[in-house]
Amino acid sequence: TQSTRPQRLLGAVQKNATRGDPRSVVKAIDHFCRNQEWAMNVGDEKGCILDSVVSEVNPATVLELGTYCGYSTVRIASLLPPHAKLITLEFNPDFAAIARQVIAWAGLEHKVQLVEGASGDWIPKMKEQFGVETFDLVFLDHWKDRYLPDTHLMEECGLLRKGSVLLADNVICPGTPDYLEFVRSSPRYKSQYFKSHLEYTKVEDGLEKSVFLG
Ligand SMILES: C[C@H](C[C@H]1O[C@@H](n2cnc3c(N)ncnc32)[C@H](O)[C@@H]1O)NC(=O)c1cc(-c2ccc(F)cc2)cc(O)c1O
Ligand SMILES: [Mg+2]
Repeated sequence: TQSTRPQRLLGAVQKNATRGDPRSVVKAIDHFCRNQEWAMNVGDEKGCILDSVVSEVNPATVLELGTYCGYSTVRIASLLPPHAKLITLEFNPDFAAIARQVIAWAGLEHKVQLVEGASGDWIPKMKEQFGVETFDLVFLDHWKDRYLPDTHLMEECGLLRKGSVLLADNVICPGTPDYLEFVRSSPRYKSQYFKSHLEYTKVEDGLEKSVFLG
């Protein structure tokens, strides 16, 4: 039977990356997406901005919405201090299965909890299920029309504290206009746009970093 693109991406990781070496996993995926098949990873250019925000925040608790194949999961987890935890939500079981193997190849399974399911169902259960108080960093990379409702949901569930950082991918392409309008106009957020390009292309895209002011 035909393989899927995520299966071919995993194959490229297993063929070209070194087990236990997160940077080689990231490099192998970027090479595959630039030279073989485009895929919707945050990519190398926006990935560098992601890395700098993760390093600046130095988070103990991270929530990622939209794992896909685990590319940004590996980038983030490889920068976390010891004992820090990353919870990543993915509702497509086929993508989740590939992501688990990519994360394992990078040797980062002990830092990552991949939860299969929809953000809307799981955000209200974070405290009771995973013993999370608040998130220091949230990376939003799931359905673009879920960014705003899930941000309101995280606030309502008390998962954000003064200083929590929201970092949102694709605010230009495919675009998240309602989310962007909200975080840029709300007095409860301090927002900053990092101009970049859609992964592996010359199309404009960017990341929006928004600090919750409490
Ligand atoms: C949405 C996807 C990423 C993943 O998110 C999971 N997901 C969804 N909603 C939920 C939820 N509510 N809870 C948990 N997981 C959830 C899904 O299954 C995908 O695996 N990302 C994109 O669609 C995406 C698309 C593009 C893109 C840009 C230009 C084009 F011409 C075509 C595509 C670029 C990007 O950088 C993306 O990130
Ligand atoms: Mg994205």
